[in-house]
Amino acid sequence: MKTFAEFGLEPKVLQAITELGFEESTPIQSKAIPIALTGTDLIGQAQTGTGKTAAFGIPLVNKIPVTEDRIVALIMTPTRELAIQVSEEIGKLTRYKGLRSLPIYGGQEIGRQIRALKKKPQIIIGTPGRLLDHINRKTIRLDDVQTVILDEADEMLDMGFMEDITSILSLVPDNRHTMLFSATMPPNIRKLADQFLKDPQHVSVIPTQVSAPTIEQAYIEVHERQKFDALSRLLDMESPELAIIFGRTKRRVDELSEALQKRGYSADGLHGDLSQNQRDAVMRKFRDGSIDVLVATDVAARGLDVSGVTHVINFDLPQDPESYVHRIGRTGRAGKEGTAWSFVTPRELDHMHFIEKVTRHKIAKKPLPSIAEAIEGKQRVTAERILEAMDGEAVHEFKAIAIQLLEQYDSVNLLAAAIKLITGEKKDVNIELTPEDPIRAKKRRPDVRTNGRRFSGGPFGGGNRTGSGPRGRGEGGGGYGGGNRGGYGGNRSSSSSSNSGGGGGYNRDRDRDGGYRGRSEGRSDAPRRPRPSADE
Ligand SMILES: Nc1ncnc2c1ncn2[C@@H]1O[C@H](COP(=O)(O)OP(=O)(O)OP(=O)(O)O)[C@@H](O)[C@H]1O
Ligand SMILES: [Mg+2]
Repeated sequence: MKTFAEFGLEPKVLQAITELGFEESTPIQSKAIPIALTGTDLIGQAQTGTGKTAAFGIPLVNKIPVTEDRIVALIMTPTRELAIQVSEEIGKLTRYKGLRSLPIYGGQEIGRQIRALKKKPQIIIGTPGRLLDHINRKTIRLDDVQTVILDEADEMLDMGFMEDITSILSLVPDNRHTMLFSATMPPNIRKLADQFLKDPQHVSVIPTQVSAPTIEQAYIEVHERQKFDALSRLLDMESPELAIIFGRTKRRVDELSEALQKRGYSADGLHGDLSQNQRDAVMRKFRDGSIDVLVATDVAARGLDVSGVTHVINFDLPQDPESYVHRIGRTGRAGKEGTAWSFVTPRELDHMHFIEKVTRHKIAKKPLPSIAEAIEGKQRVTAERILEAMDGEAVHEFKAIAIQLLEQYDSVNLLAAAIKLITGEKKDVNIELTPEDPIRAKKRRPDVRTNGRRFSGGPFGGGNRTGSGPRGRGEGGGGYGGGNRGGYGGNRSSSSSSNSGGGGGYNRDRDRDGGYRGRSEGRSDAPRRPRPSADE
């Protein structure tokens, strides 16, 4: 992989990259950055957690002059949390250069955003609904925008944002530089690309398996009513550092996070019906580790990058293979290891196999953790905590009493009693969750079947389907180097011009304030993949 110095970046940008601890570029970065620096339109696809944000962020901050005092770059994201996160990463990249970036998203007081806009940010990162609000109020003008980036573009389409994106982009000058990024590229993305990109280069770094190789995947067959106990046992057995649990609906997320709290876990929920303040507070707590279990709808499936997430648990299976890939991609990021578990009810087994087929990854079936395994897991955590505490400074204050106790009692009994106390009793609260219907195997349009057409260029229709450029194999090995399970080895890489016909129409429903109000209202069932009548 290339070092960042090889891209000919400004010293101040390089300095920021070094400070972020990036030693070498990831495969998508080494392919996309040189192309982006030339101003060519780009479709970038690479596995979750492989640095797509910096792949567009670095060339962007490199090219904008500090003296610029107009909005010259626009980044659109499907969710508020992602807008905030991308804005923070751009902020880090431009730390020494001193560009100004601003997230614009629904749910935050608009007056505050208007005040921030007066500071003349050069880069705006926003969700489509709120962006349009500002455009209509004339608090944001796009006349001077030279670069547009669509992060998770397929998700924005799925949420019914096509019309908003079209209106927004119609206000951006035609000679702009446009880039589009996602881990998955379903066929409908081509419509968007055809409409908004000019002779784009398709840069993809996707191996035969679309999910990151650093994620260990397993599923457990459980009945709906067993799910909660299975979850408690799994959490006890695995003792995640940080875990994200995905539930199908907002109600499910509320019930589940409450139930987990009752059982003594440090958990909280995230979904589109919470106020923005609540959403921000939950994300803050999760990022700083004051809660260690985040229960969420798919609002957290895309793009979120929280370091230390060791586990993703699909309490309910997602409807689509794409969602599955994005959800589990919240762990195993930047070359770190992660584990993804899914609960599958007997009637959903076919759906699980469909996900396996589409993602081209065999997912191991594991037994329900036993009570003994759960207990053992909890005790192991206590033992680890004790060993860690031994290194702490304050231990000597307890030594006198320890010596005294050891003189009178058996050491094994003493320690066992201490472990028991620290481990704590399981709070045996009765939990009843409202059952969810199983995911229905649904009829798929011919082009989304695994008939080889859709996936011919790699999973999810990426790769080199329509391109005429060179096709390379075996590039991209190594990844971040060191310690990963497989790195990026065996990647299929392609770089080609992409142009193909578009698909059907898109539902106009959308969330006016740019949030993720839920599929029942804001996230309409896109024609490509009808969703169940879930909340979100
Ligand atoms: N060159 C690099 N070296 C080390 N770490 C990196 C590098 N580039 C990015 N990272 C880190 O990797 C993590 C994942 O990056 P990012 O969020 O951009 O992934 P992504 O490809 O956009 O994933 P997703 O598909 O889930 O959105 C971030 O914490 C980022 O700081
Ligand atoms: Mg991303």
